[in-house]
Amino acid sequence: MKGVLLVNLGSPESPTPKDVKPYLDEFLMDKYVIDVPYLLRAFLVRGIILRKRPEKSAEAYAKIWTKEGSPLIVLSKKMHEKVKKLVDIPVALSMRYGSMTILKGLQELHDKGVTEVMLFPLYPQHAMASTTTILVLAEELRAKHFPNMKFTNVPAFYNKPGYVEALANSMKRHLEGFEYDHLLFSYHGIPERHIRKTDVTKSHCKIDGSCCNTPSPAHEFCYRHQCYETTKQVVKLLGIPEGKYSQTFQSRLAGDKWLTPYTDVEINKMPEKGIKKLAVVTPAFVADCLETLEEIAMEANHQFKEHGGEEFLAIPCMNDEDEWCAVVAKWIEEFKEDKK
Ligand SMILES: C=CC1=C(C)c2cc3[nH]c(cc4nc(cc5[nH]c(cc1n2)c(C)c5CCC(=O)O)C(CCC(=O)O)=C4C)c(C)c3C=C
Ligand SMILES: [Fe+2]
Ligand SMILES: [Fe+2]
Repeated sequence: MKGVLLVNLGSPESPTPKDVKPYLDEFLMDKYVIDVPYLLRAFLVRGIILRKRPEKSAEAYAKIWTKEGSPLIVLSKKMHEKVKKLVDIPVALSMRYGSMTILKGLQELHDKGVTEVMLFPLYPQHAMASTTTILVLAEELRAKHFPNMKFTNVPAFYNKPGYVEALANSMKRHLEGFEYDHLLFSYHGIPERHIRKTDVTKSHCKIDGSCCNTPSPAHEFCYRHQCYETTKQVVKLLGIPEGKYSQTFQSRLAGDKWLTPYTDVEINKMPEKGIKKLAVVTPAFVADCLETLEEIAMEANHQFKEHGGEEFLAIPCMNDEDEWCAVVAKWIEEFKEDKK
């Protein structure tokens, strides 16, 4: 029998330093997230980052936490519930980090008699820190615990018409009545080194102005190319003219050079360029989370106004919107019907 495992990132158990610390430890000790040799990673994470960050992150999580829990988990569960009702094969939900483990998700499917799993990382654009780490761990667990299971991995869907149309329609609804001066596409950042590492040609990605617009097999795994492509297709569908939108990368950690331009730096410069009404969309996330609700809707909003901006609209992620759930259900149906 066929089944589906949806996988997102995960959240701490509570917005307290006691629970944020082990969550960050699991997350940042992942070799696909901080991709340096183990001893250096342990020194950076346990010797430096985890000394102060759990307190700071817990404060940020506390600002967005709901009665039901972390928004990322609550919203992913809502989406999962809706999708389950639209299809007639088992669908489980896991998180890469934290208590809703991939092992539990696979076990749930196994117990229902599933032998062929559609492994579905809930990230529109491919990155080793988000997608690869899920695929690698799931494969390790499969080999160890479920050797007879077969996986079909869902590739990045950054340019799939269903995703792009659902995103554009969702944005249109949220932008109704908001006469913005500028629309910013803010994607989660990654270190530039990750782009070079995932370049299958080993020579294409120069991270300059042009490589992401020059066709190449490298783009199958190039996060930067895929972000530009999502933006390009959405603005085309919405008919947004050149100059009225731009693209940036958010959420960087200190140390490495991350993809530029940086969201916070660009937003703070906008009011002096005459942008007083700003809308921000975050298409690297399908569910609202710390990075959209605190970093953008609260912090960037505040900074924009401190620098002279007047109105700020953080466009919500698609979460459990009907159109998005229907798209996911359609892809599941296609997998179910696929006789290969
Ligand atoms: C080296 C560090 C990080 C990389 C690389 C990275 C890539 C990456 N992350 C997401 C999605 C999410 N990240 C979230 C939170 C978050 N991300 C990092 C670090 C890296 N992410 C940290 C330390 C945190 C925790 C919060 C903090 O302390 O600032 C979240 C939100 C989780 C939540 O509970 O709400 C998401 C989602 C992607 C898609 C990605 C690569 C493209
Ligand atoms: Fe992240
Ligand atoms: Fe590129």
